[in-house]
Amino acid sequence: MEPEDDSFDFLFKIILIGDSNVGKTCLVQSFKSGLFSERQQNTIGVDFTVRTLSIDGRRVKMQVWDTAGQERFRTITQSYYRSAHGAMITYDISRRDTFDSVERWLHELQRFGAANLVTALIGNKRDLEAERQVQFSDACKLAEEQGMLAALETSAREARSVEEAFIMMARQLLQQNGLSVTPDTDDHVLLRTNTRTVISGPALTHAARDKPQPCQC
Ligand SMILES: Nc1nc2c(ncn2[C@@H]2O[C@H](COP(=O)(O)OP(=O)(O)OP(=O)(O)O)[C@@H](O)[C@H]2O)c(=O)[nH]1
Repeated sequence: MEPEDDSFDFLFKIILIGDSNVGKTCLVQSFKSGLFSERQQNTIGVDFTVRTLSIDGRRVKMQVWDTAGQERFRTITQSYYRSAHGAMITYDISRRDTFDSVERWLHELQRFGAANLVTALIGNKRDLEAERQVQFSDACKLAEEQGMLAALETSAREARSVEEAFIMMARQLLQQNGLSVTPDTDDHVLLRTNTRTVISGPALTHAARDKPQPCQC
């Protein structure tokens, strides 16, 4: 993990949204420290974490906003949407209802988020395969229909594909800022079948929704 320091070349603000208990706080902790702790308090309002990544020699500071999934905090959390560059809409692969909520979360982003917001669909708790209620193909389909950057499955518990999700977001935002980014050929390769990552298009944002790209799952 890179040492934290104050200098950076780019700063991106990423917001995590999704129903309560899907594992947003655990994902952020995993990204920050690589650790998983079983017992988490429900987030009150919004929590804030920072980690600087090194991508193609550029220091990319990721400011991550972990929002409360509970309805009663909705007014507070919505006020953070506008300044986000990227949003991860998170659901729990073992709870269908959390996937069914994704379109509602997308609608909120459309209402309150920036027009060029990059969105990714994150199916967390991939370790709970035996309790799976959402097929990855359904997530791919939805991500494609909604013009999202990607659909990924993660496990905060096993630290699987968590870092990749944030790196994918950072790379996309770099590209969106006109920077060339080398193809993923290192350890953080995306589009690997074992991470079950699917990029649905090169630069899909809300603005590009009317031009869907083929899903590769
Ligand atoms: N099996 C498994 N459990 C997980 C995983 N991630 C989180 N959990 C558990 O899911 C529960 C909820 O996790 P949180 O991170 O607090 O969920 P949240 O989405 O932040 O919830 P709110 O703060 O209410 O929005 C906790 O009991 C975690 O231990 C995972 O990848 N696998």
